[in-house]
Amino acid sequence: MNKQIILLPGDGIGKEIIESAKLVLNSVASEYGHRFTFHQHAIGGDAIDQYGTPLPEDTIKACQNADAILLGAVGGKKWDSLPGYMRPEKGLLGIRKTLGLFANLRPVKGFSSLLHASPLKEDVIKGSDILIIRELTGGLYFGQPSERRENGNAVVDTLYYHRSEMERIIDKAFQSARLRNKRLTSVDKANVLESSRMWREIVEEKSKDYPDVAVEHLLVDAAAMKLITQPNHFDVIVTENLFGDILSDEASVLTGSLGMLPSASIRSDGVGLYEPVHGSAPDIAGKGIANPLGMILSAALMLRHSFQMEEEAAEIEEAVNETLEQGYYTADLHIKGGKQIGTKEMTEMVLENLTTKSVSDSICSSYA
Ligand SMILES: NC(=O)c1ccc[n+]([C@@H]2O[C@H](COP(=O)([O-])OP(=O)(O)OC[C@H]3O[C@@H](n4cnc5c(N)ncnc54)[C@H](O)[C@@H]3O)[C@@H](O)[C@H]2O)c1
Ligand SMILES: CC(C)[C@H](C(=O)O)[C@@H](O)C(=O)O
Ligand SMILES: [Mg+2]
Repeated sequence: MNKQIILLPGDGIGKEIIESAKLVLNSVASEYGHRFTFHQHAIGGDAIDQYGTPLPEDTIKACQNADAILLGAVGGKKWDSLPGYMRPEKGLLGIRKTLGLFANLRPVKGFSSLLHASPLKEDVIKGSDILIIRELTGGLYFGQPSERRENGNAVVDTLYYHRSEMERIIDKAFQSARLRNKRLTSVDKANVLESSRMWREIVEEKSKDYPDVAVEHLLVDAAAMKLITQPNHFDVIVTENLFGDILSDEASVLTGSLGMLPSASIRSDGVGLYEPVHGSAPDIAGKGIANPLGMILSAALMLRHSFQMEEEAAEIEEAVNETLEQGYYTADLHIKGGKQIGTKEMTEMVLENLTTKSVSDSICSSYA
């Protein structure tokens, strides 16, 4: 299969880990006879520096014409004092909104060799396998007005959702639950927010269309607690944009590190943007120690969700598993009796564990 893939490295460690995904995809392509063509474009702080805007027209056009998009991360201190509309994060929010990528899938499934890498007790997290489905193009992130008032002494952010925006993400969650263990937890703040009460009503309405799926409602504060005290309670979690952002970083603790979590941001026709859940990690950027596995696992999600290449996706996931089983880990993790390695070496080990070794030889030049 021929596929056009846009690479948006962005900022900080985004630039370091995107190369890992590209190498892994090239390896899979040569094994299965696919042709992946990569086109790199600017986003975030990188785009501000080059073009004076976090989301250049050229980047939008390229993404609109692509089969799928891989993104590293955006943001960093250098751009933190810019006005809101000019921040690197606006580039990411803009591409999600422009492409209509309303469904953000954040699978949280720990690898068994990392059970003791989590600060949580092994017997609490063992067996946990959660899919967080986060609404991605609405809510507080996009509502207008969002501005300072009264000479800067007051502020307003707007939480707006249209019923149709809630319906489509809730439908997606029921459909996903059907393909898994048929349990759906809807997370909201219905004891306080009108938007949550409408969300809850829609979940109740939709549940009639999916009688085989068991539904429960949890308030977000209790959900945050239960996620780390009883993670095995959950199968699929569906929630609005901001709650989903917060809960997914929290859930990453189950896997040992935020650096492990991949994500898929998709719309109904399968077009998608794939990125790790973490950010640009300015504290470790440029040191060559970033964990590339969340990025590599995001590439696997791309194969699965946008290209229907399940076997290839599973092979990448297995190569990651084997690498961890062999005891290799990056600085954000720890495996007893294992060996700490950097981004480049971790990528090399994953490549070696993929059945084909065809691109391993070229890794040094690719990183040069
Ligand atoms: N999708 C994105 O592009 C995205 C997501 C989150 C944050 N951000 C941006 O990133 C910048 C930094 O934000 P932050 O520090 O709050 O969050 P962060 O996710 O960048 O980092 C949080 C902590 O996790 C560590 N970490 C994250 N990813 C890692 C990896 N792959 N390997 C090893 N350690 C890793 C970091 O070193 C840091 O200690 C901000 O500008 C923020 O807006 C971007
Ligand atoms: C960088 C930021 C805008 C983004 C978000 O809040 O959606 C990030 O935290 C994420 O989780 O993808
Ligand atoms: Mg986040």
